[in-house]
Amino acid sequence: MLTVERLTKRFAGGKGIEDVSFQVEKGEVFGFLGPNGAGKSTTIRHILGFMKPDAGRVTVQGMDSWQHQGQLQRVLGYLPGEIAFPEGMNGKAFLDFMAELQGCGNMARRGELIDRLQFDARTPIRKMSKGMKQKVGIVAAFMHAPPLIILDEPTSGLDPLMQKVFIDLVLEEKARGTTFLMSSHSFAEIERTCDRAAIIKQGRIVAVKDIHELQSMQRKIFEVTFVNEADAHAFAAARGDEAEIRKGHTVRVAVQGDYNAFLASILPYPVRNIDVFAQNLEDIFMNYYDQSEVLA
Ligand SMILES: Nc1ncnc2c1ncn2[C@@H]1O[C@H](COP(=O)(O)OP(=O)(O)OP(=O)(O)O)[C@@H](O)[C@H]1O
Repeated sequence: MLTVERLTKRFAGGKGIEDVSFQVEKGEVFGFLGPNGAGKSTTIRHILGFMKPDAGRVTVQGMDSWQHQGQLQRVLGYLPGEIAFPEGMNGKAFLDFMAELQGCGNMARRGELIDRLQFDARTPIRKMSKGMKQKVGIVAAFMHAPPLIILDEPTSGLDPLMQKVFIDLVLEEKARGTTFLMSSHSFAEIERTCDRAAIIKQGRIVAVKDIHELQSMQRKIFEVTFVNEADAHAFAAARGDEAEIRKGHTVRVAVQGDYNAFLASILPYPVRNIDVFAQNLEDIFMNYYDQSEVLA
């Protein structure tokens, strides 16, 4: 659906993006993560056909983004981080303007989205809060039911309730086969919606990871409280270095992946309680942020 191939853009002072490559398959929600200034927006501008690459190319449904910029607007939905609205419009006028660009007049779909996001489209944009403007942007990106939607920091400005409405909307569209590229700083948002994510740093992709694989890399900390203190000691000794006795009866064990072996190792002893703590997925991502070498 979307192919970014060795995309390079060099700005003055050594800034820009270098050799950025990734592919997003149809129906996939692909996360795009990276610290400020890493090159997310520059990559997105190339995908939208707003910028001419120095080298490499982007294709959307086989169409070169730079060469077919006009046609792209019909197959793409785009929600920018900060929307620059034309002067003096209300929400409805802006959506009419966008519908014309998109070559689509699906009013039913538009109305449905407005109802769902709960805002009054007749409000002048200059009077709208950041969150309300964000909602207008979401309707504009989704209303023509494009096969590919690019979201730049989509939930910034939305309250937690609306963030949930938005995430549900993304998941529903994904179920219908819509493809998404979503830049975000919210790991929770990425974890809930994405299949894979690329991490970009200083203009280069440092990792492309399957979210489910990352979840399986997550270490779980089990705190097992045994009925008998002697059993706690025997269990800890059998688990070796990964186990630590917390209090007399309680043992803390870090487990990654092999839950069956872990469960089998507790089975011989009477257990009073088990607590589980998951390592934050964000911590796993942060390891990649901190690495300077290119991994993939
Ligand atoms: N038109 C331009 N001219 C010169 N330098 C630019 C231009 N656009 C971006 N840059 C520089 O290229 C680098 C990448 O910027 P970009 O906006 O793509 O980062 P980003 O990952 O989107 O950051 P943020 O999360 O802050 O939005 C930055 O150092 C930025 O200053």
